[in-house]
Amino acid sequence: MLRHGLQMARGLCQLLSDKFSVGLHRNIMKHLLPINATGHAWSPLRNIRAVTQMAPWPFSSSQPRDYSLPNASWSAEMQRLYDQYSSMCEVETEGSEKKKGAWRRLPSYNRTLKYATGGRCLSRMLQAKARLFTRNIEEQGAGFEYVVFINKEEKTCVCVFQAGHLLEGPPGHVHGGAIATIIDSVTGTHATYISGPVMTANLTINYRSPIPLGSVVLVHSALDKVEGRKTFISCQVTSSDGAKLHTEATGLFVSINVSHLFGA
Ligand SMILES: CCCCCCCCCCCC(=O)SCCNC(=O)CCNC(=O)[C@H](O)C(C)(C)COP(=O)(O)OP(=O)(O)OC[C@H]1O[C@@H](n2cnc3c(N)ncnc32)[C@H](O)[C@@H]1OP(=O)(O)O
Repeated sequence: MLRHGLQMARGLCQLLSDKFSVGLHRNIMKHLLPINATGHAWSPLRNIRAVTQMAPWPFSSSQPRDYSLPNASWSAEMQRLYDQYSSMCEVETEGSEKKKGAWRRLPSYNRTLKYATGGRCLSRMLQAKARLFTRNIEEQGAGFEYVVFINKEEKTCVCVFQAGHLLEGPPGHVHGGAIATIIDSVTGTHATYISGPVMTANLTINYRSPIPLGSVVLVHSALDKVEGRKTFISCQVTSSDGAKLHTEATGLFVSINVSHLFGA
């Protein structure tokens, strides 16, 4: 019991204090530790905080499956768009010197926590069967096939999304809830990139034209403004050539302390 408690505390510390591999959480500690009336950071984890500063949090070398990489289910159009955005991404060159590129592909796992150093034990103890909603269909191509790219200079985001046959709503077309899901995921990821840990407070969606099942669409996400804890994002889902507007949305994301996720 005590051993499990210590393991959990250590895993939690690493989770809360270090960076995601996608580099989203430079500011995580400031979000994590609320300041009380006396001006001191409050945290039940305060006493073990020093330990966490020793431990970097790269993903483990056990080669977790990155769901945003191409697979056999991808259509030629999906692959073409993946190649197009990948060609504009930063790349590691020889001597690990980075060639500058404005875009960055974000990896995507079905349970990020499981693949973080120190997170394996924690992932067993916290809702062990939990999986990311968009990444829990095993059959390739049946559900959400998508890859997210961030433009670090323009602070925009693009997702290439191929909707599989299990996402049907109206016959032959994508379910509105599935469209909302991909929009929430992309804009939520975008807001996290901008502001650190957030939760969706409001998502307003206008469905303009149906999305055929199996087609490839682009989800464009743009930062409107940041006001204190509030990050406002707008989003458009278009055909892959950009000619047809399928869906428009706006989202409000509120910054949270990670303790919010634990009921604090
Ligand atoms: C690596 C990454 C991979 C990530 C890959 C995965 C990405 C998936 C992303 C999925 C994201 C989700 O679906 S998240 C799940 C769905 N969302 C939720 O379950 C959230 C449930 N709601 C909440 O927990 C809470 O209401 C919060 C956290 C949103 C806000 O609560 P709070 O922290 O107490 O803040 P509160 O004081 O109420 O509000 C702060 C400010 O926001 C405003 N505000 C709050 N809610 C609203 C609202 N609905 N509409 C307008 N304004 C609002 C308030 O007026 C206030 O403005 P002012 O007075 O300061 O001006």
